Amino acid sequence: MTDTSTSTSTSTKYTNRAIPRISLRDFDARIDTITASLLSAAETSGFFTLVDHGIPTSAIEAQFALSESFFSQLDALKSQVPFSPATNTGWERGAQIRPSTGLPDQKESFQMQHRMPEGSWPSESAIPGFRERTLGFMRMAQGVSERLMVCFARGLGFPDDYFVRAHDVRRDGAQTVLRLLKYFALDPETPTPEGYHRAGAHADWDFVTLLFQRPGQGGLEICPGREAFTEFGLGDTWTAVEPVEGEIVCNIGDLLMSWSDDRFKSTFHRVKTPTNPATDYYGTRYSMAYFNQPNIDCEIQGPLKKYPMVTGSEFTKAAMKRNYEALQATKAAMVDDANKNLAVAAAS
Ligand SMILES: O=C(O)CCC(=O)C(=O)O
Ligand SMILES: [Fe+2]
Repeated sequence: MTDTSTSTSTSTKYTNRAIPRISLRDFDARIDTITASLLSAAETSGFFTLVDHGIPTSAIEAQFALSESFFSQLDALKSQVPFSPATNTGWERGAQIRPSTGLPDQKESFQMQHRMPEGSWPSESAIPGFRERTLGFMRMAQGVSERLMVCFARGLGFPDDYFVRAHDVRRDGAQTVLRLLKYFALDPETPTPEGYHRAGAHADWDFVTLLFQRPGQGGLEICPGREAFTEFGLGDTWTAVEPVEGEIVCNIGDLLMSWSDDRFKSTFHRVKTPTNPATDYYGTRYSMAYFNQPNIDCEIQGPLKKYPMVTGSEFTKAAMKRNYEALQATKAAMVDDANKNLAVAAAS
């Protein structure tokens, strides 16, 4: 499938890659087999999907229904729980700008930690049960994440509970979040405006991300190979990851890449901007991402000590700084381009 649309300046190349599908059935009895499959996926594409993970499909759909209730509230209510960079929680719309595009993702999101002050949650009267049910869902996602952490610890020669202790969501200084996402519907009859992005290409900063998609609401695409880093994945070869009911799509983040001395790959991915009515999904798209972030005081260093030891809070700060600097560079290049175009226009 090649996107020949004219409404985006880069034409996208696609290739079919098999995304490993890993079953967590009989986890304790099959842990060696599961570990081998996870390590192989982590060392190659950095992406895999999980089945038999123990989170019922009905629980995933119930959480999507809560997400829809949240986003359908009036802005006046959502803005009572605004995004706070200090805690990395809350509601925002059209605010996240990826260094790959220099322009905001066209979406809204609501991000939550396991432990947040009362006022950070939508009120009980606005969405009854939201807080308790969402926390229940987050505990299930944490349970799945911890099983992956045990396998990755074994693969790297650390004690089984090594990564689990570094991502303890019951402690002060936990940074793990669940992000509910809503991408806006577009009109297939109207060409998608230049510069419109659902989610620009990026790699995640976290340890491992668990992504829940809704069947029929596709758009996630991956671009394995860290060589894509120089261009933030632009112009490279992409593979669509179709949503399948009940499956969890997982990707390695920059933290686990660094903690494994670059053995495990943090892969570029994006949510495709619909440009081709014959192939792309134009409707409202909901997804949910569970980002496993390190406790602020944990110490991060791979077994080969390729990188200096940093704490969880230092790692997050450095990731934010790198992102900010890359974004400034993109914006400066965009201004440069605009000025060059103006000069060309003036001279002609
Ligand atoms: O919505 C999606 O499918 C992907 C979201 C994502 O990659 C992110 O928020 O980091
Ligand atoms: Fe992501």
